[in-house]
Amino acid sequence: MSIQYAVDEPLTGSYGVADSFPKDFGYGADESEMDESSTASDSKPRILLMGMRRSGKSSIQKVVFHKMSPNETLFLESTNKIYKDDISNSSFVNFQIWDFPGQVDFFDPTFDYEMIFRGTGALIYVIDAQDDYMESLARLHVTVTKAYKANPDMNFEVFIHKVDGLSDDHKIETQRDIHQRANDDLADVGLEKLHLSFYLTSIYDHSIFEAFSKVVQKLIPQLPTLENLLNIFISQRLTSNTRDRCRHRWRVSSCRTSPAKVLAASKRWRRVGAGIFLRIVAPRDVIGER
Ligand SMILES: Nc1nc2c(ncn2[C@@H]2O[C@H](COP(=O)(O)OP(=O)(O)OP(=O)(O)O)[C@@H](O)[C@H]2O)c(=O)[nH]1
Repeated sequence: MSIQYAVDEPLTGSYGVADSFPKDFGYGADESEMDESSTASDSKPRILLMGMRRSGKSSIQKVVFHKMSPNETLFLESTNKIYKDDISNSSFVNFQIWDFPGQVDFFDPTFDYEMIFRGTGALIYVIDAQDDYMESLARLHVTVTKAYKANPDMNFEVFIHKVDGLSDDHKIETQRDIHQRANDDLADVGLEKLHLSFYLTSIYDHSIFEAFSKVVQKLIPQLPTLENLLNIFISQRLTSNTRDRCRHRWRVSSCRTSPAKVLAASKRWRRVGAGIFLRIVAPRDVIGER
């Protein structure tokens, strides 16, 4: 069965899909059928959300990017088509999330997974940690091996999800077990160099935001330059602020006290100022370990 553009979808670029995806799935095969915005959207870094049914994929997307409250996700219906969502927070943070329906059939000849994986920056595979995860691990293995063959440059991210229901010990044990099994499966087929990153996540706390932020950061090529500029900016502002405060303090002190006290005060201010700078602002890689 082939798919159609879902013309009545509220979000741009959402595709209606029943069981499968055609080979020319939205990738400019026929430019006359695509408008400019969809071409621009397709050139953005793409993040795929995959995993078993009810693992929590749509909830993650809705809570992180659409301000849905975690409790509202209880009423989400199962996704039966690819849901394509444009995220544009700034000129640096632009990407697309493709939320997949639970089980994708890689053996369906009409599903052109190679084409999809080739244009993908990161694949997030969601595992429900509150459920028996053996089948999900088997699906993870099939998914990442196929994706890696199509595009070895993509990042593979595994969200061990719904950990809000687990004790701290159980969380650590679950992560260790999943990590071990997933990597053993890859080693068995000679794919040791396929790197999986693991995150413990829940929509009920900040963990899902932190994990997603790390995934997105890896896709921003300008990030190191931006960080560098911010560090320079912060350090320059702080040193000039500190200098102004010191000058002010020295002036006030000198009105009232002896030169020796002025000298002591200035040293103290310099110490305090430098302390603030070293403790709070300067990152370790700029100032080195102390
Ligand atoms: N306890 C808990 N429940 C969650 C969490 N994330 C999602 N859920 C619940 O999991 C159920 C399934 O969530 P969905 O987001 O619909 O799952 P899905 O993977 O998109 O499901 P399909 O569309 O069928 O593939 C919902 O009842 C959510 O409330 C979580 O972090 N913790």
